[in-house]
Amino acid sequence: MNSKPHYRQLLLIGLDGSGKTTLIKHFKRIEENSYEFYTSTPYINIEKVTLPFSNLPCVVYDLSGQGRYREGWSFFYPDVDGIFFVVDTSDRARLSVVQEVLFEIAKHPLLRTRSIPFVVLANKQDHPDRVEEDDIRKILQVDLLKGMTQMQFYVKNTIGRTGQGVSECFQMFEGRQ
Ligand SMILES: Nc1nc2c(ncn2[C@@H]2O[C@H](COP(=O)(O)OP(=O)(O)OP(=O)(O)O)[C@@H](O)[C@H]2O)c(=O)[nH]1
Ligand SMILES: [Mg+2]
Repeated sequence: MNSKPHYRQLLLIGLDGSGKTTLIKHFKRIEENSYEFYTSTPYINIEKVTLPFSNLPCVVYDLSGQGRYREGWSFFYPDVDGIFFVVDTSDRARLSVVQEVLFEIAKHPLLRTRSIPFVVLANKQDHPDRVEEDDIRKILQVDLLKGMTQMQFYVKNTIGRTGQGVSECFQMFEGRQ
């Protein structure tokens, strides 16, 4: 008997303009037309991909990061198998907003007790104004965040325009770090 494939679920979030939709282009797609079974809107972009290390199918929810849509992120929290949180490391003015948003996520009742991987993608590392990974960890208070949640926190440098670092993020997601 044919059973439906079990899809892993990955949530791709972060402030608007951080590079989520750019990064997802470097995830390995299962089919050219990922929209067969799902509806995408400008606020939710859904792609079916293959996980690079385990070859398992995965649905990625790429959610808009604009302020008025952020509350909608929590709808996905109970079922996701991991979260990629994208940070624009060249947007220095908004790193304090990122930090606040990360704290809200870490203490969110639907996530606090979930032991899933949470990968911070320190994106736009090609940008001349980028903040380096060590400073990102300090500004975002990653050590404090780690103590607030059962999620496994990681920080990984990425470049959305080239896909650099994406593979390492999937290593974290697939528990192969
Ligand atoms: N220099 C540089 N630019 C990037 C990088 N990643 C994304 N960008 C640019 O950042 C801008 C915003 O990228 P998007 O992928 O649309 O951002 P998003 O996170 O999907 O934004 P929302 O959908 O509004 O939440 C685009 O102009 C991208 O080309 C990167 O690694 N380096
Ligand atoms: Mg987008």
